[in-house]
Amino acid sequence: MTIYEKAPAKINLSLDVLRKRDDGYHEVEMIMTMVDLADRIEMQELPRDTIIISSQAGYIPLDEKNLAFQAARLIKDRYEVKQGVYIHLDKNIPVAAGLAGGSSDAAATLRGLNRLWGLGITMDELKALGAELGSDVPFCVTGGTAVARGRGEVLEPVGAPPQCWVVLAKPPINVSTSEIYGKLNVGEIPHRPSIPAMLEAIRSKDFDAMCANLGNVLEDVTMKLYPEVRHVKECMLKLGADGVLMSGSGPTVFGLVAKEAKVPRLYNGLRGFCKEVYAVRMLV
Ligand SMILES: C[C@@](CO)(OP(=O)(O)O)[C@H](O)COP(=O)(O)OP(=O)(O)OC[C@H]1O[C@@H](n2ccc(N)nc2=O)[C@H](O)[C@@H]1O
Ligand SMILES: Nc1ncnc2c1ncn2[C@@H]1O[C@H](COP(=O)(O)OP(=O)(O)O)[C@@H](O)[C@H]1O
Repeated sequence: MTIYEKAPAKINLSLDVLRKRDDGYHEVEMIMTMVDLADRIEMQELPRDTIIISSQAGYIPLDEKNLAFQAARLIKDRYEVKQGVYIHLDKNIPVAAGLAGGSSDAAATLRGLNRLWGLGITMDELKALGAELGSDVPFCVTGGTAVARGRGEVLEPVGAPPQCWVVLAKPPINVSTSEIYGKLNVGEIPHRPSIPAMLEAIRSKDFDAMCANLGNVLEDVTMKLYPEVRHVKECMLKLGADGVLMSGSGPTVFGLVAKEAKVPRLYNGLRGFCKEVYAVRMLV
């Protein structure tokens, strides 16, 4: 049997870091939502006890470093599954971009293998398995829109944000999430986003208030290391985006746009110096 799962990208509408923990992770408070830019995962049952990964993308690991491989191995070990699986990753989400592409592939693999092997694992159990693979994986298991706390795995679902266009631009640089968290000085954060204000904007479907309350405390850290990210943000604002923010630890910057007529100018303007630009909708 062969099954398919969609693995969408996430963006962080708000990202606050409260403190560094003793286990090396940071306590966060974030609002995350999914956008309609997705990898497509094909999973095919194999009679042999093996996990095989392939992808059309030449730039991701295809061995045990791949998060989809790790998800398959985790579920096989934990539920003593003797069959194997062939997993093909049709990658569309840029890699190491702050869009959780790898995490979403892992989450889709957990959901898919639960179906393929009829394991009956509950959503809560799938999220707990996801937390063993990465901080963003539990959110990617459920999707939707949520406040994420703890190191990202404590989730509180919220309603969908006001619908709009999302233009994503990834400058051609690689950013390490642990380096960005490592360089953040939690005692000296000049401006923190208001999570309650963003939640109220979402609840009341107030697009202008959503744009006004976008905030990410990792943005300054990444921009200091990579000025190109600030440049992309400034370009998006000049080209008419209503609200602009870096997603996660970067380097992708997203612009929110209410009017469809404004999207081509933004898209074409950014394509001038960024190869990876996408105009998508929020997934609501
Ligand atoms: C910044 C965020 C925002 O959504 O996303 P990305 O930019 O990666 O998409 C996440 O917090 C990233 O989550 P994820 O990419 O799953 O991180 P993990 O694999 O769990 O951790 C990678 C490294 O980041 C640091 N880390 C991660 C999460 C967290 N709450 N505190 C941390 O300090 C740790 O150094 C850890 O070793
Ligand atoms: N299935 C996968 N897709 C993309 N990257 C993967 C995957 N599995 C492992 N990786 C590795 O995970 C790292 C982070 O990738 P990704 O999840 O795309 O970034 P981010 O956490 O910034 O959103 C990359 O260095 C990449 O090599």
